[in-house]
Order: sequence, then C-alpha cells, then structure tokens
Amino acid sequence: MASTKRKKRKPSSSLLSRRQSHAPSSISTSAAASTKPLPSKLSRRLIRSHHTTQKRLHQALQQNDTASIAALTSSITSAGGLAAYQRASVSGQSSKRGGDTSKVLVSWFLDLGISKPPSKTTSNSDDDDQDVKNIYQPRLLEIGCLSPANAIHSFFPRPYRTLMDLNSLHPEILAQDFMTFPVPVSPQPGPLAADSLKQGEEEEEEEEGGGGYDIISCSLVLNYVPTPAARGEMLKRIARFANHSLLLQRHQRHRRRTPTPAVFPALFLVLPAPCVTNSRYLTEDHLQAIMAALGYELLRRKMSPKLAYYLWRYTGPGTSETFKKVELQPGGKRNNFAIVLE
Ligand SMILES: C[S@@+](CC[C@H](N)C(=O)[O-])C[C@H]1O[C@@H](n2cnc3c(N)ncnc32)[C@H](O)[C@@H]1O
Repeated sequence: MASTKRKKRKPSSSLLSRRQSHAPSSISTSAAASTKPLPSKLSRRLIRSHHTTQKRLHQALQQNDTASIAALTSSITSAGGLAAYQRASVSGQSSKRGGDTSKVLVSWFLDLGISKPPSKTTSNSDDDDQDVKNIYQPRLLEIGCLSPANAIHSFFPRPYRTLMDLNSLHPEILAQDFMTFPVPVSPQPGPLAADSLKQGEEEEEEEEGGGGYDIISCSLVLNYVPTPAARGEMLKRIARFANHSLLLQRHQRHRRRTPTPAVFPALFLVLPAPCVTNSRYLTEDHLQAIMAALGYELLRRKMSPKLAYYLWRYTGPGTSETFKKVELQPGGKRNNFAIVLE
C-alpha cells in the first residue's frame, strides 16, 4: 500500500524569499519583530553563507577583482543582504531557542550585585524618588543590536543606552558603523580639570552621552567582521571608549553620590564557541593575552556548546604588544578564525 505520509520539505533559501515576499521590501521594525522565527537550520545556513560570502567579497575587494566583486555582491543581494542575515539572527535570538545572549550578562550582573534600576512608577513617596536619584545608573553601548527588548535592556532604561547596528531594525537603534562612531573627548588628567567643572557643566556633559559608557556589549559581532586585523581594530576602538569612561569615572568620583560598581568599565563579548575552541589561530589563552594587552582583565566566562561568553573589566591602558596571525593549534579540521593586533 502506498504511504499517505507527506514528505517533509527541506528548508531552503527559496523558503526565505517566499516568506519575505509577504513582507515589505526592506525589513522594517515591525516586520522583523513580528514575523515568525525562521526554522533554525535555515537561520544557521543563512548566517554561515552570509559570513562566507562577505569574507570572499572582502578578499575580492582587496585584490580589486572586479568580476568576483560583482558576482559576490549580486549573490549577497539575491540572498536578501544584511537584512536577511539580521532576520536569521533575530530568529536565533527568539526566546523559544533561548538565543538572547544577554541573559547570561543579566545573570552575571545579579551575581555581581548590580540590580535593575527601580522603576519610577513603583516609588510612592518623595523619599523613594530621592533614593532613585541617588542610585548610580550605568550606561550601555551596544554594538550590533537587533532589538531593544533583550533581557539586559531592562537594566538600562532610556536614555541610559545607545544601541547601534549597521542596519537598524528599530527606531531606537542607530544605523551606525561603530568604527566611525566618534570616541568622546576625555577630560584632561589633573586636579584642575576636576575642580574647574561646575556642576551644571558636568550634568550637561553626562546628558549628552559624553558621560561615557559603563559597559559595551559586542555579542556575535566580532565574528561578523571580515578580517583578523579589522577585528583587532574593533577591539582597540572599544578599549578607547572604555578608557574614556575610566577617566571620567576617576574624574567624577568625588561627585558621585553612589560609587560606580567595581565592574565598570566593562565589555560583554560573545563569540561562536568554535572561534576559541577549534581555531588554528585563537585559543582562550591567546584571547586573554590580547585582551590583557588592551587593558582588560577577565571577570566572568561561560562556555556553552555553541557560544563563548566573556565579561571583561577595563583596568587602564594596556601595553602596545602586537599579535600576529600565528598557528597555535595545527589540524585539518580546525577553522581559521583569528584576531590580529597591529
Ligand atoms: C549576528 S548579529 C548579532 C546580533 C546580536 N548582538 C546577538 O547577539 O544576537 C551581528 C550584527 O552586528 C552588526 N555589525 C557588524 N559590524 C558592525 C559595526 N561595525 N557597527 C555596528 N554594527 C555592526 C551587523 O549588522 C549585525 O546586525
């Protein structure tokens, strides 16, 4: 007897184009947020293929290989471009798949005694209001942000967060390349500078975002950056922001009503686990050496089968040590993920 069972259709990239045909041509906030998550296999395949094609495109651009540039650009566009890649990433973040990496940061915050800011609506007296004002409210800078509704965002109510992405999926997320986002001008060292700031000036400085960022989140972004040297540049730039925050912290310490928690300035870094567990050029020890050279010490680490999570604290300018792409673990089945500091 012939089976009446229908064969399960394998997810394919045409599935994405069919799904997208019901959505506006550019993925808007609501479309990205409201569309159902993509099947996980399809998301993973889209993400992997986007990374590979981007990497090839970067090589073609460096070699000025016009034929390959045209072919690869067209291949990226026909697969839906950055927007499709982001949609696949949003699917990976969906709560059903436990994909919001910031949940790990939340658990570390609670462990480190950093609590959520009390909501203003729950305070019912002037005294409570005063208590709320007296609590130091840290600021977040998130690079590569797909949604302002992840677990960690409740620790950073607006305006204490700056969220950015190359392609913004939400009005609150700046469409901004972090590599061109201006590093704030740091206060000059020395007692004069600290004392010469009048209270109003300082508050204004903080209001305008010149107050620095206590924590920078860089989750699954570094592996998006196509070359080892560009990854190193991104980490260096992050360290410049951290250095600014550290100087401000020292500069304003005497004015703070509650001290800045000892965790800050910090960096939340997430990488796909194989970047540090199965690369020829990067191990966790090597990553730690790179981060130490940039001025960071490791506070927390978590390794899951898929992801490596780290919380680093910036302690001050590191060394000018350089790190080349050197084979650390040979082996045919390893990947080539690397970070180079020039
Ligand atoms: C895989 S998504 C990660 C999203 C999210 N942070 C997470 O953990 O799931 C990587 C995002 O990083 C963004 N991105 C890559 N380089 C960037 C840069 N230089 N500046 C801002 N965003 C960047 C990409 O546009 C992409 O949306």
